[in-house]
Amino acid sequence: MDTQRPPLALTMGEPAGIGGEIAAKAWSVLRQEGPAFFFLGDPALLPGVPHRRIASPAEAAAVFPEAVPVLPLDLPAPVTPGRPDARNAAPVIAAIEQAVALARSGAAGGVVTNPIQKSVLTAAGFRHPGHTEFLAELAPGEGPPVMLLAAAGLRAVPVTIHQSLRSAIARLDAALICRIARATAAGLRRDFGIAAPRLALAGLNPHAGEDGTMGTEDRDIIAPAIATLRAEGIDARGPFPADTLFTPHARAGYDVALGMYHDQALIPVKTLDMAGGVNVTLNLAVVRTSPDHGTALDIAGQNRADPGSLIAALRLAAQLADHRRNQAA
Ligand SMILES: NC(=O)c1ccc[n+]([C@@H]2O[C@H](COP(=O)([O-])OP(=O)(O)OC[C@H]3O[C@@H](n4cnc5c(N)ncnc54)[C@H](O)[C@@H]3O)[C@@H](O)[C@H]2O)c1
Ligand SMILES: N[C@H](C(=O)O)[C@H](O)COP(=O)(O)O
Repeated sequence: MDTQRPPLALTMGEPAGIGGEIAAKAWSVLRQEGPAFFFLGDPALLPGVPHRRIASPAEAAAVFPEAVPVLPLDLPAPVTPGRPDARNAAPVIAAIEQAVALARSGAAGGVVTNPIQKSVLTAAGFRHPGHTEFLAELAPGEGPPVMLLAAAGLRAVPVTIHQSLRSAIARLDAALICRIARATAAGLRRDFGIAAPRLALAGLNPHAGEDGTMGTEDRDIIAPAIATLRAEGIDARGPFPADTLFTPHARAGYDVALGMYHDQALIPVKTLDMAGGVNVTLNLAVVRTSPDHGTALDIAGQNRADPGSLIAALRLAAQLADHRRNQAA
């Protein structure tokens, strides 16, 4: 294991979800080879594995082969698997804030977040729809944050993210599409080393509007955005009918697909590779990844959770952090 590399900060996520279980399982797989991480949360959430409290991330690499290093954050309310308690919202949020602060200082190599139960945090006063928007406030980059889902054979970005479908459609305009597409291209160049990323933009309507007979957004909003992007030298194409944009043949022709709303981009990723897909936020001041799934309250506490996506998220965060360090050197 590379003990020179700063360890990754892994947040606890929703305590009543599967975050602790998949963190423990991920540690069992990664303890010899790494990447090393430390857990920001309540150590009682880690079932069946040894843990050791640490005072700083600098202690994590030495501890990691023997036990999960934990920077402890105590929970005020008892945890019942599958039943989130809004009284625990504050330390859940604090874990994210501390992880970002440690990554910004260089003490942590990057931030890997376990899933949060968004509705519970919202009920407790959290005013961000998800990590993506919160992280953009804590560690802003030069442009908007971009939610990129990366799976085997497919990268996908939703142009609009955590909002109702009705409001997403109302929000869609050429300026927004261009902003997200530019930030996506810049993020793929910077973090994934793709010199000239090929972007494929989905249409919004069936058959990409069928020449305006099934909706006009494709013709009047998405096509002009693509023309603008192409004039700037970005290899953007489309709008393509979304129903055939994710076939193996179509996927071979682009580096990233841009969907116009959340599910258009995320359904293909989770269907193809739920256990290996990773959610990456591009264009932050820190590296951030997370599993592609949520809190899975229905199986919490049952030892049924698959740690594959979290392991992929930890590995990808380490790769991206290495890439950023090499670029800076
Ligand atoms: N990064 C994040 O914080 C994040 C990501 C997605 C969803 N969420 C939140 O999670 C909550 C629940 O969302 P949801 O129900 O739509 O999706 P979900 O991913 O939690 O669950 C969907 C289904 O997949 C199963 N599943 C999920 N992960 C699994 C794993 N690792 N192993 C085995 N089975 C697994 C669940 O048991 C469930 O049947 C919501 O509050 C949502 O906002 C958070
Ligand atoms: N939209 C994501 C998904 O469904 O996987 C998820 O909600 C994560 O969002 P944040 O990383 O912003 O929490």
